[in-house]
Amino acid sequence: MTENVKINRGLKGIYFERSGVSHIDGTKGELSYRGYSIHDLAANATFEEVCYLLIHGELPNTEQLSEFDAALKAARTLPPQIHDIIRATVDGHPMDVLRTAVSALAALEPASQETGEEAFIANGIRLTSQVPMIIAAHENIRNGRAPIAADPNLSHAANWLWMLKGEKPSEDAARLADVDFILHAEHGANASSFAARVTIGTEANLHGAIVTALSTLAGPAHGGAAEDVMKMVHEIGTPDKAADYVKAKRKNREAVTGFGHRVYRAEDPRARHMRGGVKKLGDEMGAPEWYEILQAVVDAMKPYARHGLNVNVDFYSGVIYQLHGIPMDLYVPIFAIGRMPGWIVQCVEQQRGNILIRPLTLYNGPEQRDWIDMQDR
Ligand SMILES: CC(=O)SCCNC(=O)CCNC(=O)[C@H](O)C(C)(C)COP(=O)(O)OP(=O)(O)OC[C@H]1O[C@@H](n2cnc3c(N)ncnc32)[C@H](O)[C@@H]1OP(=O)(O)O
Ligand SMILES: O=C([O-])CC(=O)C(=O)O
Repeated sequence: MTENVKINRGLKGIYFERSGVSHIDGTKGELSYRGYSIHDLAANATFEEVCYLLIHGELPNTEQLSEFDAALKAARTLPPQIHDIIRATVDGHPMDVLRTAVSALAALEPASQETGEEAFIANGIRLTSQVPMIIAAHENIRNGRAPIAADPNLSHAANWLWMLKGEKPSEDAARLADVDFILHAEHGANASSFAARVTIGTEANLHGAIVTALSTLAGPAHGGAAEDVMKMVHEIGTPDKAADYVKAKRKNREAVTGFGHRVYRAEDPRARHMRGGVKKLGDEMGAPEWYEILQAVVDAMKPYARHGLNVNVDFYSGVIYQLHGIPMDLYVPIFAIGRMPGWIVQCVEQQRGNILIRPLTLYNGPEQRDWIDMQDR
């Protein structure tokens, strides 16, 4: 009966829903949010505009943007217990600390229990502002410093760098962070957004879904790759060692991190902007070697790369953070800052005409058998 059932392991190539948020053409290597090319958004938009576009479906006019911006800024507060929770978990990976703090916010802020579109957007805006605050507070606390209060005069990206380092960022540094967030903001049914939708499918609240999404993003096959790429770059050390590193990995049939994607068969269109950032920043800072090592890995992968195996968004991003003096274990949390609007809008979409997401597994265990008493086993 079941021999002919087709199993789609990893749900490869399966459409589970319609979505009006982002479009990926994996063959051409194109990505757009609500119909706007990622390249136009990276060149012209701010992260705040992109958040508005993703959540509300249209680019904001001046008044809408300033209202949205004011809501984000007003949400730059954390209940004092969150700092206690960060202190109690201070030695953990920042992603674990972030996930724990977001989970605690669900328990501390009664509004987080509300569901429905309006509540998801209001709670989502609050979380979008709180997530970078948690990450920055943890970084300060674990280095023996007091958390730094948000600056209402700064944009989302500039304020994040200010809270992280306690110095006003240069315009270039703030813009680089802004573009990084824009490029990471949304990506269809990626694993963390899908996981968030599964949570919302049970009619759970947004905070629960964001905790699910954070757990899923952390894995090295997803958002964790940027941290692993940087570890790889350090392990390789110099460009001339890249070929041997890649050869050894491929000999063991291991994945080379920062390469490959479930959907893209052409280069991930986000990688281009990151590559440009690494090259420019490296040259400006007198540290071109990181770019050279990455490009040596790209060259070394060519003989092994069958059609369609290219770098993904995470290949270059880590070096940009490293050149900004940001510790490696913050790379995934930074991805989470950018992905907040994507997760929120996927949850908003899911709860419209909600349906429980519950596929099937085809049983291949033992036949029905008789119970065996303990003394007979
Ligand atoms: C933001 C993001 O989440 S982007 C992804 C970040 N993750 C990484 O960079 C980790 C490294 N990459 C990978 O592990 C994978 O490419 C994934 C998990 C991202 C995608 O996996 P899948 O869609 O299942 O790719 P799939 O396994 O079908 O790959 C097809 C072939 O390419 C190979 N391949 C895929 N990725 C890589 C890689 N990074 N290095 C070497 N070979 C690879 C596979 O071994 C497979 O070959 P096979 O058919 O001979 O077994
Ligand atoms: O779409 C995916 O599978 C992973 C990805 O690139 C993302 O989430 O940005």
